[in-house]
Amino acid sequence: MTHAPASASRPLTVGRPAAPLSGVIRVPGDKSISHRALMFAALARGETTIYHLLEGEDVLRTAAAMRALGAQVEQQGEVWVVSGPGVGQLSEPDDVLDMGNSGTAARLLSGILASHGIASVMTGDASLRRRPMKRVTDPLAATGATFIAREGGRLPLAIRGQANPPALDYRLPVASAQVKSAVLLAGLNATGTTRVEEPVPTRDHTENMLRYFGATVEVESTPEGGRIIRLEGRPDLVAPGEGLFVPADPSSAAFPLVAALLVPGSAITLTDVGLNPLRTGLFTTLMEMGAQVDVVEKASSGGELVGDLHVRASTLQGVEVPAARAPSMIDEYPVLAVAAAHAHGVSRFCGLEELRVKESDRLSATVAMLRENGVRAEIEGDDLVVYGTGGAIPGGGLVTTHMDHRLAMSASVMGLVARQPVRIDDTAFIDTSFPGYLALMNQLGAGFAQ
Ligand SMILES: O=C(O)C1=C[C@@H](OP(=O)(O)O)[C@@H](O)[C@H](O)C1
Ligand SMILES: C=C(OP(=O)(O)O)C(=O)O
Repeated sequence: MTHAPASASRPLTVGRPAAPLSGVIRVPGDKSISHRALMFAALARGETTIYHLLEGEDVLRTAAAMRALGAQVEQQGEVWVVSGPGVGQLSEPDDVLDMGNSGTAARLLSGILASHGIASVMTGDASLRRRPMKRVTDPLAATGATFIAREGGRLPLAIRGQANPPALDYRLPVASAQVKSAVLLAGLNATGTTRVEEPVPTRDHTENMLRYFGATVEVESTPEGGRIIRLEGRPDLVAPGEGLFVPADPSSAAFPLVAALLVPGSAITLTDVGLNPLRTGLFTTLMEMGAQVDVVEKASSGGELVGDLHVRASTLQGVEVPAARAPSMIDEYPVLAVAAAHAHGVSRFCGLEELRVKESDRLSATVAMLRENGVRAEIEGDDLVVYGTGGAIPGGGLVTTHMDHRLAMSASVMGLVARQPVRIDDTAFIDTSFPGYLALMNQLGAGFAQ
């Protein structure tokens, strides 16, 4: 793979829609689950059929990487079919693995590459090359794998993996599902039990899906409110006969959800949304703010709860969100900040230090997005404070998105309710997680120029 040139920027100006939002949509498949589906299917015996895989750029990078490591990954009409080569059997890639904009792809793959006796080099786009990798290379180095990274542990990163890694015992210093997953993935090729302790529970898609493929994963809650995860090494991972269904991504659903809450008179339904309780912090928070959202749970699939959300425009009040809730809504703060800017009263979101190391420094970029559009917002320590305008966001500003899809989509939601149109410097990165966003929102009546 060669390093892809940065895509041409796509600016957008968003104003109020002509009518309330209405309709029924299914947002694309969950990004976290899609990455894992491709990786785990490549490490399993047999052929896995994946339904509703997210075909966003981040996930396509994982697909390309798994192919470069010897897996067969094919798109067959609506489904994706993946087979082999199995744990311990990956082949050395003959070129650099380019993970594009995706932190999840780079971090999780590090765990796989470190636990195979192969040499590899990973890189990414300008955003990903700024993001910290030591959080995964530090624990993985204890397997005997060696890493050479740029200053500060940044990509590009060269890895000499360990063919027979020992099982790790690691306590996460940060609440990160990516770090947890990297350690667990290295544990797949280890003899013995890998143990990971997390101070605060983070999304558990890795644990759920590994079980679905046949691994033994035990989870214990700690008295301090954290979790201990134990994975038995060298499991016989088997492609699930019934295939793997990827729920609609709750982090993507967040944008039409907030848009429908804010645009007066709106009523929409979002179908098949993933309702894993470690992902639904935004829904809880919006309901505390007064959002009218009816959640209708359906059957779970692949160990993940799924349901439909019926959303009606609502008058929202400011809220305080505790730090302990942050992992369950870590990617949703920029759009929550837009909801808080529209709400009545002040909101405080606590403990957001992790937002500084996302695709952009999302804490500063979110504040800049709000201030540029006439909304008062402050960073106090690691907290974000937003002063609600009571339905009167002035707008009229230019939002700089810093290669960050979530900022672009959040700014577009703000444009739908601001008094003056909101300009967005670049919407191209939306394709990393939500391809077809503008068109799908237009099905609801957003009226975005395309
Ligand atoms: O494991 C995952 O799939 C993810 C974990 C989160 O990152 P951290 O692990 O850095 O919190 C989240 O922000 C990211 O979008 C997806
Ligand atoms: C942080 C995100 O993703 P990643 O870490 O995979 O780049 C995100 O999608 O908001």
